[in-house]
Amino acid sequence: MIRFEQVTKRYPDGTTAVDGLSFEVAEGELVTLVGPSGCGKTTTMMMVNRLIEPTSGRIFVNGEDIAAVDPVRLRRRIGYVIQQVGLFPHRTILDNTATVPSLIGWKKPKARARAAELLGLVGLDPKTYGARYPDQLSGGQRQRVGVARALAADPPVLLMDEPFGAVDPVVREQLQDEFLRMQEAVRKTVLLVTHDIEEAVRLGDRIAVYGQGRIEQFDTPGAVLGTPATPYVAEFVGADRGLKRLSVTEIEADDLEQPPIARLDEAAERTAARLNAEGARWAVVLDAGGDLHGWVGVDELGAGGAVRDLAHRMNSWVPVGAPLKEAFGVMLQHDAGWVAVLDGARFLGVLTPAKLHEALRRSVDADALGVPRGQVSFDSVADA
Ligand SMILES: Nc1ncnc2c1ncn2[C@@H]1O[C@H](COP(=O)(O)OP(=O)(O)OP(=O)(O)O)[C@@H](O)[C@H]1O
Repeated sequence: MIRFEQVTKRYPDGTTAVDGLSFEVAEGELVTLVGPSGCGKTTTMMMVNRLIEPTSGRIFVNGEDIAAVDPVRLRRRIGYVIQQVGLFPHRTILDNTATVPSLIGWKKPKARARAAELLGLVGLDPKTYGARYPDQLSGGQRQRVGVARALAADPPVLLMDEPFGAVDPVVREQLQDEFLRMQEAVRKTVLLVTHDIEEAVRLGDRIAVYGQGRIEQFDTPGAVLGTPATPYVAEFVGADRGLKRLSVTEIEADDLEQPPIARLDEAAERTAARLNAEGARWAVVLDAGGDLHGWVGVDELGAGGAVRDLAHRMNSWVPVGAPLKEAFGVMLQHDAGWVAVLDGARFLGVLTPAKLHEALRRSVDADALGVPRGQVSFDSVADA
């Protein structure tokens, strides 16, 4: 969808901002450009909508060499979100959002209806916020309007330059989550500039890690964190890249441990005998429908009666496919050595710290080998 071929930009003063850049962004893909200040990220992005012209090389959008496309026509197909949102102060939020549809000749009611729909999509009720002016919104809300406005004419391509940069970390994380949810629905081809590796990892399907005017590594978040291509990338992603990787590695069914299962209506004595025979200290307790109820310790089962009377409720669980970090968070929050993993309502197994470590190691190895994680054999954590 977006293709750079040997693109170089030299400014008149001799600064080479980008040097022989080649990469491709697939349709519906979100690529983050990350790197330190001055490495050429913004220059890269602004060449896509021809706010900056390359010195040499070619850029294609949807197969078309953009050098031959009228810039105004080009920009109608490309949404643009910048940090200093740039809303018109004397126009309402609804009219700000409707700017581009109005510019391209939509009738006012249609443009406004579209703007209202977009405001809803970014989490701003148009009834509450549509009639307000930009200075009556919080910074985070203004950022949302910026995103809604960029999407209003439904452009296939979205350029975002530090779109969540101007807000505090908590709001920033919310905006990132909302944006990801929205992107799931609208699937734009997105180039997003950030200097924050956490943001790049969180949002990107792939990440371009910039050195000075060049891409040092262009790969999935997992691969960048797991197998940095150069010492520069390793340094840039940080010594805690293993921890960051927890947030991009999904829990898979194969990662799980299968502890003994007890049913609520089972006699405690029977469960105890079973656990003792297996040498297990505890069992996961499921109800008659197979849904998670909680757990019970073997020592407690001596009291007799039914498992139902002795089991502890465990309401916390994580869905399969959630990041390992979420599972780790739940374990810490409950001071537990395991967390149940569900597929919908169905109990799949439990994740333990040892299994979590194993999953992380397997995903690092899988990225290094370029194979799916399931194909990496990994005997035990002790062998690692
Ligand atoms: N108009 C210009 N004239 C000369 N040099 C420029 C111009 N614009 C940018 N540069 C230089 O080009 C290099 C790349 O700048 P660019 O803005 O693309 O970097 P960046 O990675 O986006 O940085 P930041 O994260 O600080 O925004 C920098 O060295 C910058 O000083």
